[in-house]
Amino acid sequence: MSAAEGPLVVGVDSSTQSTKALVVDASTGRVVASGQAPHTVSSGAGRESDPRQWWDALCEALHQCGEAAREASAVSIGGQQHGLVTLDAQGEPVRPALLWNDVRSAPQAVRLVEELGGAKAWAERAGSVPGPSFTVTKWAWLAEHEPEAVRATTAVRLPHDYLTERLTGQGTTDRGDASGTGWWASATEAYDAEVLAHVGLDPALLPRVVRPGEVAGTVRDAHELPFAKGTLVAAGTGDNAAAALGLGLRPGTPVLSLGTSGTVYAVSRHRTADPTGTVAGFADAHGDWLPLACTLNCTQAVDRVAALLGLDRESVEPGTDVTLLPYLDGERTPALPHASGLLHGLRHDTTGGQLLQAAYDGAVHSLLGALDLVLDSDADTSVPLLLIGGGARGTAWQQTVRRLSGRAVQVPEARELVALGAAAQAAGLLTGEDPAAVARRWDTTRGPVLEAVERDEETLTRISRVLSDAAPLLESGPDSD
Ligand SMILES: Nc1ncnc2c1ncn2[C@@H]1O[C@H](COP(=O)(O)OP(=O)(O)O)[C@@H](O)[C@H]1O
Ligand SMILES: O=C(CO)[C@@H](O)[C@H](O)COP(=O)(O)O
Repeated sequence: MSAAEGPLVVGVDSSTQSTKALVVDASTGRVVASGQAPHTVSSGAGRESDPRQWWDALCEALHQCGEAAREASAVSIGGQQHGLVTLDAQGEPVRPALLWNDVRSAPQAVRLVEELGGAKAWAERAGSVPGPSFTVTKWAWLAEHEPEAVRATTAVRLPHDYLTERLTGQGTTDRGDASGTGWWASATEAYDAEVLAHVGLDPALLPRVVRPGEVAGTVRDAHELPFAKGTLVAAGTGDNAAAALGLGLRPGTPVLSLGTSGTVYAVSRHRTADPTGTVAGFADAHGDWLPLACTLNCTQAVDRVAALLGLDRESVEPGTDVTLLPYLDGERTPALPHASGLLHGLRHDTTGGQLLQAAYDGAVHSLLGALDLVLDSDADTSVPLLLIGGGARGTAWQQTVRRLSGRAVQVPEARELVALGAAAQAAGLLTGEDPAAVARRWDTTRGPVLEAVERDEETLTRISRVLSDAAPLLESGPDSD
């Protein structure tokens, strides 16, 4: 029916805005069927989603895949990182999940860093200095603001763990997603008993960390999905680690992902520990490391500016001295959780299109500032930057990254690299191959290369200067006295 050459596998990307599911031919990498269903995220002070809607969206996305999904021999779930999912004794969410872009735990993050030896000590033990995105700070926030929710919690999960557990009935996670919690020590590759004790979280509430290449479980009976009982379920991982697998990434090739979050990362053979907190020293899903910097304001912030101006997202115009720092949700890179958007340099002759271009420039500036930090020092700068995520389809995004990076930019034709990476992980279970090698065999990076142009240093310098001059405004935020 699917005319596939090999067995079929399913890869899922349960990210911030939606769930995407792909049914993939494990032999060729051909996408046989796909589906997508949206999520809702709360607005206002926090950012929360009900985990049950991720399951409903998964069912809907798989339903759209039709009969092909029924033939799958293995499945894997990639998911948005860091989110705190709290479950009760019946496995039901105690409350909505606190998401990666919820900055309410900024005070708890500052306190945790101070209380456990400072930024350098944290970077050395956990690989990262935990900011408000990290799960440990969210747990500390919950303990302080909703102690009754903490008391009702009998299991703590990440978004991809929650979905995997609903498939298998077993609480599992993987090293990639565990490394974004703050309670998994990259130094020992195990849960950190001291951090857990400090925040009052019983390790028995945490999932088992499945090793790369190990099976997480099999699909259990009695669920609404098309899979047969006994279908293999891979460990899954966080969305950025899944995309790294999906690209078959090797050290030295940087990736810039333009989605709800903006991320810049590379694979490294070495464990990283950045005491400034700019780079998170994540583990990847493969046994290596994934140094990564992340912004809270990317495609949605720029789309919001376009909507405010009444413009299409591609209606940019060049030639502006306007600076727009699009920190509508506060910001993580740079670490300004209380910041709001800031506009500087507006003139009578500034056009709407120039303002929109300034929003793109502001969003990309933050990511490129971390590009050299995520690469090993001997990385070859002539290697094209891989541009992925929903924004990578936009010409304005492509040209802004090209101009501000001064690097060649490659845009893979494959749309859903997170779901493809999950599919490659599932295929690896069937064939015994390394999932990154599976993705390379599938030629997932194939796509046009935009040649390098001279880097627009003037714009980068201007944005950095405004950022530095506006520091007091950005640090305190609009709501302070
Ligand atoms: N053709 C396009 N051009 C530019 N941006 C796009 C295009 N299509 C989608 N997007 C952007 O992609 C974003 C979604 O990206 P995606 O990577 O799917 O997000 P996430 O994984 O965080 O849910 C949307 O916010 C939208 O702004
Ligand atoms: O917090 C991070 C990375 O540390 C984010 O990258 C989340 O993993 C959300 O991803 P998207 O939904 O934007 O893909």
